[in-house]
Amino acid sequence: MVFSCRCFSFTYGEEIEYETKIQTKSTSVETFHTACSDLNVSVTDSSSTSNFPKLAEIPSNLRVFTFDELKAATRNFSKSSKIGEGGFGSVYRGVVKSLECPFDEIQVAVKLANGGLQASFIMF
Ligand SMILES: Nc1ncnc2c1ncn2[C@@H]1O[C@H](COP(=O)(O)OP(=O)(O)OP(=O)(O)O)[C@@H](O)[C@H]1O
Repeated sequence: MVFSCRCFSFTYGEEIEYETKIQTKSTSVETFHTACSDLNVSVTDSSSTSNFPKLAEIPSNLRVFTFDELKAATRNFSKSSKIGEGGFGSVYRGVVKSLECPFDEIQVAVKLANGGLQASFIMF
């Protein structure tokens, strides 16, 4: 399986999103946006006064991961899954299921930001 990844991150309201390119076994290149929400109570708090709609509510090809999904994908951010260390946190190898084909597994890198879950995000 080959990955061709170009990633960036930015904040939109209280959430973080990325653009991802993944080349799968079928050699097709899939581009999708990923977003990480539900990171903690403050992010998903319905009493939030943000005027921005939640990413999951905007029509797009965004894929939203819960923190639990990222935890499971990285085996609870285990030491054996750790593949790097950046300025803002540790990066872990993970595996998520493809939505299009549940038998396909997609390797991902997940960054867990220093200082907690608020700024954690997936990289590709
Ligand atoms: N997609 C990836 N595939 C494989 N390893 C990766 C990937 N992304 C990051 N890493 C590993 O994690 C390390 C840290 O990456 P990261 O992107 O966090 O670096 P950084 O740009 O210094 O971070 P920051 O943005 O926090 O300053 C990299 O040097 C690399 O070893």
